[in-house]
Amino acid sequence: MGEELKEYRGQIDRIDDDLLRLLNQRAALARKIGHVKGESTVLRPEREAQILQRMVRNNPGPLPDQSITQLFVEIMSHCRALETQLCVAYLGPSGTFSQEAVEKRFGHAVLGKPCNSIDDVFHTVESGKANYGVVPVENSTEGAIGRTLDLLLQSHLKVCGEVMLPVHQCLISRAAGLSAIKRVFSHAQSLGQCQSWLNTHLPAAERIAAGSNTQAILLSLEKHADSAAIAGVMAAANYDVPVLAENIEDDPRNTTRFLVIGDQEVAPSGKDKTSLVMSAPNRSGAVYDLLAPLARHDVSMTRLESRPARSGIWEYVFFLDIEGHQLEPKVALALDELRQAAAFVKTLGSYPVTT
Ligand SMILES: C=C(O[C@@H]1C=C(C(=O)O)C=C[C@H]1O)C(=O)O
Repeated sequence: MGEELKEYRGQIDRIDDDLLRLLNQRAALARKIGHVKGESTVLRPEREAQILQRMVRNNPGPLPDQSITQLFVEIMSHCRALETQLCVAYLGPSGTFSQEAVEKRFGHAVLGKPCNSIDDVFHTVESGKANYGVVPVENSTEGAIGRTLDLLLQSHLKVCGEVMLPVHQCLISRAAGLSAIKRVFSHAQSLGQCQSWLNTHLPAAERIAAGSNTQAILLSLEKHADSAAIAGVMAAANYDVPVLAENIEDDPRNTTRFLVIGDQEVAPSGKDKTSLVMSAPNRSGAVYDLLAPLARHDVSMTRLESRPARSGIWEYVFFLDIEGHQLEPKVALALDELRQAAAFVKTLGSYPVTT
């Protein structure tokens, strides 16, 4: 037993020496690429997506694909940081799911900049105080985040990527137990994701919406004997508040999709999506006319969301996600025809698909 352990540990040490050498070789190359790229943009989402796809495709195991992805996200994060440290704005404070989304996409070698609101994330990136921003755009239980859609319509920023984050909620409190809890604080989205659980386990508790789940924790701690908050485990750990119930979201597949926004048009990766927003003229069959070019050119639509246009009552704009990059011929043709049929079309960006 002792000898066998020693032998395996010796093998691991030799592999770690190789990994150390290879990681530094990789980092040195990334730095050289940084010099070749010069002033141009450091982050190349299409290249990073291709690397991740290739590593997952070639992964022989036993490490699961998800672990390989996480490891390579971190490796690229640290290599990129040798070129330049990126600043990424997100809906704060720290401990929110938005921060988790930043880490999932950019790794840990970036500077996270917590902002007070989704508006603030857009302003921070628009004014150049951060290179990118990460904003929630839809949740699988609660639907679209309207404010993000409205701001995408107004902003000159482009969508440069998406992040899918499984969201698990916890009830956290310093109260003695569930029966002591009279009020539950959380962000309206999180309260919405846990409605059935709350109806069953805390039917009499008042539900109070807070600016963020982290703010909800702080509010709940002011009256800790009879208050609770709904938040993620990361936030609970940050504030050292006991978790009374885990995975209280009504749908265990509960996932929030975030968008990466920035002042950059992303090149094709081979597996991309394009987001756009458009409005239809106010006549019968207009929406059908908008969708026909997509069908004609065999472009699949993965999402269609309507939003009040704010230009007149009962007028709408439509947010679409379609498969493919806007530079791919069939997508470009469909978009050209769409521009002729629609009263207004704005391409929000093409970016690599993630799962
Ligand atoms: C090294 C580069 O810069 C960045 C770092 C990458 C990496 O570590 O592999 C990949 C793409 C870029 O985001 C590059 O452009 O190839």
